[in-house]
Amino acid sequence: MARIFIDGEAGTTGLGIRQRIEALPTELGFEIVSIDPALRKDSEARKAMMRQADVAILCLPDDAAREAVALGEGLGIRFLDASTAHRRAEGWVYGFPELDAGQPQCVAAAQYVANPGCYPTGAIALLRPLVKAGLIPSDYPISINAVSGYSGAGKSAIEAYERDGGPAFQLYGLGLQHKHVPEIQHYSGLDHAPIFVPSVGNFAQGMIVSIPLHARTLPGTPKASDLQRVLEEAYKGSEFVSVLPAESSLLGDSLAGTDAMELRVHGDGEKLLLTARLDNLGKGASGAAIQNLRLMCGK
Ligand SMILES: NC(=O)C1=CN([C@@H]2O[C@H](COP(=O)(O)OP(=O)(O)OC[C@H]3O[C@@H](n4cnc5c(N)ncnc54)[C@H](OP(=O)(O)O)[C@@H]3O)[C@@H](O)[C@H]2O)C=CC1
Ligand SMILES: CC(=O)N[C@@H](CCC(=O)OP(=O)(O)O)C(=O)O
Repeated sequence: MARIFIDGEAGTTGLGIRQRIEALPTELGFEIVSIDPALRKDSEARKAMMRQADVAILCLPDDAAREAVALGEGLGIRFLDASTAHRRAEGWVYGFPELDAGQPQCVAAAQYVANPGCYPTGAIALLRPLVKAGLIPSDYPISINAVSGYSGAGKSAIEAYERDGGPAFQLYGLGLQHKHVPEIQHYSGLDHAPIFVPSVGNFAQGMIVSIPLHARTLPGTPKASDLQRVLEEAYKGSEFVSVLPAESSLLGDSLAGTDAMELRVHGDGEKLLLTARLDNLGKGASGAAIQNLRLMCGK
């Protein structure tokens, strides 16, 4: 039996994790231990829950996630943090099991696992294998455009969007310092920070990350098929990530409600475009958390 405390269970990511754990076969042996909702921000009550649990999954703002880890110190509890707080922190394993062949084992053995960000999941999945294979030089000036459903902004933004309506489409983060940039740079193996331009659209769940490349600026002027082959090899046999043929258009929300991610290489010879499509709340958050939790608990 693995006892799971979801700190932030009432939030968007927390609820998605709870629903996914409840949908798992009971013989896997996961049990959720829930805090009294009236005490959900009470440090002593949260610590008491941690004493009862094997794994705490943190679905909290960054500062509250740091506080939760401090509360659990000395209790021997394992942490899976969905926030941005520990993705580059020492002693934490990055919970993208597809990162490298040995990553599932690293996640399985870790006390502290950081769930990846939604946008970084798409960007790193596309870039890392291509940088590793030398098709994209590590010092290449990468630009990333991305669109997310509004659920990416959390519970209060979802309530406001659904009550008052929201913009059809909005670029944001135009200071180009989005919190995901360091994570994308580091795990993609890039020497320099990419330009990352996020946007939000008037749909609840879904995400497309796209990265344009000029073939003539890459070593050996590769074709779309060369990049496609490297990605196919990297994700061969993957349960959640598939590498698919190019399309002439992509809808942002077609993977909503799933834990899948689709990668594609579009191109006409000189102009190339890498795309990743996923559900920001699926492979971008709660789905990835379940994948990591099952590895951590050997289930
Ligand atoms: N939404 C997304 O697409 C993704 C989100 N994440 C990350 O997951 C984390 C949670 O995000 P999300 O679920 O969207 O956010 P929400 O705002 O939907 O949920 C956060 C929850 O945390 C609770 N909370 C806030 N402060 C504390 C505290 N001090 N102690 C206990 N509980 C607290 C909130 O309580 P209250 O109900 O009072 O507001 C709320 O229920 C964030 O760090 C986010 O970056 C990761 C990947 C994708
Ligand atoms: C649409 C929207 O606002 N998206 C959020 C990203 C989601 C998130 O909170 O980031 P993590 O995936 O790291 O948790 C943002 O840009 O801040």
